[in-house]
Amino acid sequence: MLTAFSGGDIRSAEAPLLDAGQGDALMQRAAHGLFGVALGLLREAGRGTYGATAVVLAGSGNNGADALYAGERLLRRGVGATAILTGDRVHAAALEAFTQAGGTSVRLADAPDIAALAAHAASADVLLDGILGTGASGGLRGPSADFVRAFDAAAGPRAARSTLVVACDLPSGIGVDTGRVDGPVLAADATVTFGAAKPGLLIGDGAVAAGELNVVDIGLDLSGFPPAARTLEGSDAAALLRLPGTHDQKYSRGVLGVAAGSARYPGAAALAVGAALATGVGMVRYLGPEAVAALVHQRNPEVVASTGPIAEAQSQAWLVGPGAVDDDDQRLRAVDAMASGLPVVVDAGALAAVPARVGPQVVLTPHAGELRELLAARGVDTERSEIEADPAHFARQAADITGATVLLKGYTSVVAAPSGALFVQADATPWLSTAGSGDTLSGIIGALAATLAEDDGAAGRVGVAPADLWAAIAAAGALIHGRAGRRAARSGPVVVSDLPGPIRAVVADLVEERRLAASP
Ligand SMILES: NC(=O)C1=CN([C@@H]2O[C@H](COP(=O)(O)OP(=O)(O)OC[C@H]3O[C@@H](n4cnc5c(N)ncnc54)[C@H](OP(=O)(O)O)[C@@H]3O)[C@@H](O)[C@H]2O)[C@@H](O)CC1
Ligand SMILES: [K+]
Repeated sequence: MLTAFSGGDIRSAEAPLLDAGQGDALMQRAAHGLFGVALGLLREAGRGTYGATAVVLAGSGNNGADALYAGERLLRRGVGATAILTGDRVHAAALEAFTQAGGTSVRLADAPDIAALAAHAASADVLLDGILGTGASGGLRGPSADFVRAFDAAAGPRAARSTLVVACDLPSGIGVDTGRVDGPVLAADATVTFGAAKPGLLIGDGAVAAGELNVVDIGLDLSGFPPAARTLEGSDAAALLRLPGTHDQKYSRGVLGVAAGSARYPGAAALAVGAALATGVGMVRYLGPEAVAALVHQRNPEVVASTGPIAEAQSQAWLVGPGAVDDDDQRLRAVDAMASGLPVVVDAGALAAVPARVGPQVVLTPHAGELRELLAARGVDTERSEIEADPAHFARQAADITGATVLLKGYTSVVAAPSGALFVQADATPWLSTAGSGDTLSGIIGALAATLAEDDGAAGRVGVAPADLWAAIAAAGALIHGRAGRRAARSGPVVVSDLPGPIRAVVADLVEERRLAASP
């Protein structure tokens, strides 16, 4: 599990070490980690060190100092380096060390032509971004902002540019705790972050700007601080799965009831059911119109179908809403499922039926537009673009107001538990942005919920508080869905109705990972 701590908590964890006079040692560890990643990237790109060039962007704080000390190390390896001092102050000792090692420096404020300086930076092999770290407030401003815009114009987009950009602690311009990007940001190929990840490196636009994330241990003790965000890794999802045992039968493995699809959108039911079966579940019961059931049966004849109400169909968990539009019976089933006290995954058409208060076992899976409507119905008016800019804030707000677990879908999916716990998954591929994708995600989460609903050991296996189990289940669903999408995309554009195959393959890999972890 990757655990992120807020910028404020990281600074608090640093405080006792700074008081003990270890500030310089911390900074040298940070600089060494940054240097190591930059060197590795240069080597990977086949550029070596002698004859290579580096530009260090050094702001007025300690972030700039880290970057200058990393630049000093590059200079000592034979890299030619220039520092651009972006603030009106600079860490004197770090600049002195950089200069002593042969580096030259220029003050951004004194540069007659920012565009020419940016073009120089864009011709370097590697750029270390030490403009801003955890001391950042708001987006980049002033000459730093102008420089980043000019650099982007000169270097081109990240995928096409030749300069490797390595962010020191975080890409300058992202919100440390939110990932929010207001204004220009220096999108990195890699980010080297110190002590622990910060939430902004995992969430939304900040995660996109961070590129490949490297966490460098600088000796901070964060054990007394609450995680600000967590990301499940494969081993966590593997540990969470409930594997069938020799005494299991279809009912004990977990039955998922699905009230999805309608005359208008019959396909959503088939997609959700197919994904649920591929994730592994004892049985799927389908409730809905006969014509939709017939479509479900075409692909999955093992599904038990009925046109009855929730009360007549026993299950361990429910999935309600995919494709369920303008259908009063499906709406009633959604209401009854949420009143049952059982775990319920609530998607699409059923989101409008969420009552004032539910429990964390109710997992809402809106996209940003649906979350906007959900919040508006509760008196919170905002724009879809605002939600996309700060997804964790709004997912948390919805979890807080409703009491539900809220998975906000996006390039990074954010899961907020009503306890305040936050999970962020960045497993998806843009190829998954296609119609029906959300139906398959809800099917996967539904299957996990049904199989884990009566598994008392599940929260312990994945290392979360029992109250946060549903959030961990939703996060694991996002992980499986994202990995399945990536696997599918290897052989061409993702066709959602073909996703059950890759889902099964991803689950098989997780089961194997679990087996290997268990073997001595
Ligand atoms: N503490 C430690 O021992 C260790 C810390 N470490 C490192 O220190 C980093 C934190 O350093 P920090 O606290 O000095 O803050 P940092 O982010 O460098 O600069 C803040 C300055 O930037 C400015 N500024 C602010 N907002 C701005 C904006 N939007 N746009 C433009 N400018 C803006 C503002 O300056 P002003 O404008 O007020 O002159 C402010 O003072 C941390 O990320 C890690 O890298 C590691 O070495 C390990 C040991
Ligand atoms: K930075």
